[in-house]
Order: sequence, then C-alpha cells, then structure tokens
Amino acid sequence: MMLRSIKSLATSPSSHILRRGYASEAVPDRKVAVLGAAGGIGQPLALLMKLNPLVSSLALYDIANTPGVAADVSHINTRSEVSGYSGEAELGKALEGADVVIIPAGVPRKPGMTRDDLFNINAGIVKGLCQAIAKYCPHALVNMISNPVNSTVPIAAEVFKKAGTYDPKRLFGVTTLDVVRAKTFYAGKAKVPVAEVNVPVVGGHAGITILPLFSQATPKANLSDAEITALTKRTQDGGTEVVEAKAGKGSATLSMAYAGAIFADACLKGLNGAPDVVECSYVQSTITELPFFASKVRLGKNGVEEVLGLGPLSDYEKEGLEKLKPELQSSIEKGIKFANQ
Ligand SMILES: NC(=O)C1=CN([C@@H]2O[C@H](COP(=O)(O)OP(=O)(O)OC[C@H]3O[C@@H](n4cnc5c(N)ncnc54)[C@H](O)[C@@H]3O)[C@@H](O)[C@H]2O)C=CC1
Ligand SMILES: O=C([O-])CC(=O)C(=O)O
Repeated sequence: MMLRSIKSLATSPSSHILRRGYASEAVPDRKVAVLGAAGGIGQPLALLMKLNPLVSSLALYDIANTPGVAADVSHINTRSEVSGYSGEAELGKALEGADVVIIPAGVPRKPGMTRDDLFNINAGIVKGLCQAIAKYCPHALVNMISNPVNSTVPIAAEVFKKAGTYDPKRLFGVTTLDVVRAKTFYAGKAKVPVAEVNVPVVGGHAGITILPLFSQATPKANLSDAEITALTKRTQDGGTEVVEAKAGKGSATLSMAYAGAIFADACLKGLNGAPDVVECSYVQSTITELPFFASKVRLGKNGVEEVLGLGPLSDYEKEGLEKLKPELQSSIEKGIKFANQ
C-alpha cells in the first residue's frame, strides 16, 4: 500500500541550498529512492533530497515508521512528490522507475566496534535490497552508504552480477563524508576559507583504508609533517570521534546526510548532462591492483564516466597507500565470499 503521495507546489530552484552553479533550463524528471529512510541518516537525507530541485519524485522506504517521515517531509513546498513505503511488500513500488537509489539501511556502530563488526547484520540487509534493485530498477545509480562500505559495495556487485544486471558505472560506495571531514579539518588547521578547500580522499571507508591526499589540498598551505600526520589520523578516525561522542546512540547521521545529499546531487547532475561533475567515490577500479577503490570519479549520463588517477603522492601518502591495501583487499574478498554463499 502506498502510504502517502502528495503533489507539492514547486518553488523556485534559485532559492535552493544545494544548487551549486548548475544552470538548468529544462530540468528532467528524476526519481530518487531512499532505503532506510526512517533512520538516523535516512530522515535528514530525506529532508535534503526534498530540498533538491533536480528531484521530481522522492520515494522513502523503510521496514517501519516510514508513514510519519513521508507525511512530514511531503509538506515542504518544493518540487518533488513524496511517497512513503513500509515493509518488504512495498519495496518494489518504492524502487520502480528510480534513477538513483540511496541506501542508508542497516545498523550503526557503538563505541568499541569497528565498521566490520556491522558486517554480520548489514551484509544480509544490503544483499536483500540489491536483489530488489536488480528486479525493479536495474538501471538506477546505487549510492551505498551502509557499512562496512568496503564490503557492502562488493556484495552489491556480486548480487547484480548474479542477476545479470551489473554495470560497474552505476555502483558507488559513498565516501563523501571522508572528503567533507578532510576539508573541514584542513581548513581549520591551514586557516583558509573552508568553502574554497578541496582535498581528494582515496582508498576505502574504514580506518587506515581512508587515505586523504593533503599533498594535493588546495588552497595550498605550509603544514608541517606532524600537522599532516595529525590531520590524516583525524580524518581516518572521524567516524569513531562521532561514535564516541554519541556514546552508544549511534554514529554520524547529520553530517552523513549532508554528504549523502552532496553525492546524490552530483549523480543527478551527471545524469542530466552537467559538465565536469567530479566527486570521490568507492567504485570498481583499475587504478591500483584492488578491484574496488575510492578515488576521484567523473560523473555523467551513464554514471561513472571516468575513474581518475591518484595524481602525485607524497612519500607519506605512498606509504599509507601500501599499508591500506591488505585490509581493503580482505574486506573486498569477505563481501564477495558472502554474496556467493
Ligand atoms: N558511508 C558512510 O560514510 C557512513 C555510513 N554509515 C552507515 O549507515 C548505516 C545507517 O546508519 P544510521 O542511519 O545511523 O542507522 P539507524 O539505525 O538510525 O537507521 C537505519 C535504518 O535502516 C532501517 N533498516 C533496517 N533494515 C532494513 C531493510 N532491510 N530495509 C530497509 N531499511 C532497513 C532501520 O529500520 C532504520 O530505520 C549504518 O550501517 C552506518 O554504519 C553511517 C555514517 C557514515
Ligand atoms: O563511523 C561509523 O561507524 C560511521 C561512518 O562510517 C562514518 O561516520 O564515517
């Protein structure tokens, strides 16, 4: 049963907070589905996607509590029509016709846990959701937020391969929060305006597999080796910093919703043919020997247009790159093995 479907009055895109200099004459219809929409990330992400003028239809799915979230968000007077779907029987309807599917479904960490400790529960959740995506919207761009991202993306790839729908251009691990953190921490240390900062973050999305490339950060700043080491460590431990501060009440939700909205917006811009849309993401890759790797990616009408290379690395970053490979490789293998059991 569709719980709610409300046509809202469109507001001027010019008032939109996520609009970042993209001149759109005729904005095509785009459906975005959020799976896990009633959760800590799902709710603020639903809000931010409702504010995005590139979205014409917003489908909010969760196993429970979606009606309230959908009713609430649907009253906002922006372009998209909001529908809420609750329980597995409604998953197909939530997904049908989706251009972008964002997945923040699954359990978050508590203090003392690693992201990999979430594998046992979240791997099964992600597998089930991806089987439904293969059936109901096989051409959608999939934005995987559920942890451990280093393994859930390979799981999704295997599920899609089995279904015969796998297109590596359309599957993304969302690592945008690592970039958001690296930018914020760098701006604070380098004393440069945060809005001007760019820092690529490569590798994966857990501990030392998160490798910020501060040697490529702009605007340039003369930071000492000790400062770069501290910034790198803080970026790698950013998730844990929030988990500990929340003291058992979950992990990053608001900053993740922001990051997820930035990445989904980039996917939509790419689909709509906007030029030069580049974000870091964990994708199928050949830039290292690992089959999945996060790096800068150019987004286009079919999803990944180009996986960009790493660029010049400092010795410290080269060392970090070699150190992260065994852990990332084993997380990838764990995901592949699970999906093929
Ligand atoms: N990629 C990243 O950078 C980040 C990833 N995360 C991850 O995102 C995930 C979600 O985190 P939170 O929103 O804080 O958790 P949460 O527990 O607040 O919300 C998760 C939601 O998923 C729903 N859910 C569970 N099974 C489902 C299923 N089969 N289908 C649809 N929905 C289902 C739950 O009902 C709940 O509403 C966690 O795995 C967390 O580790 C969190 C922060 C950053
Ligand atoms: O740390 C966690 O468990 C959630 C996450 O992935 C992040 O905040 O980067």
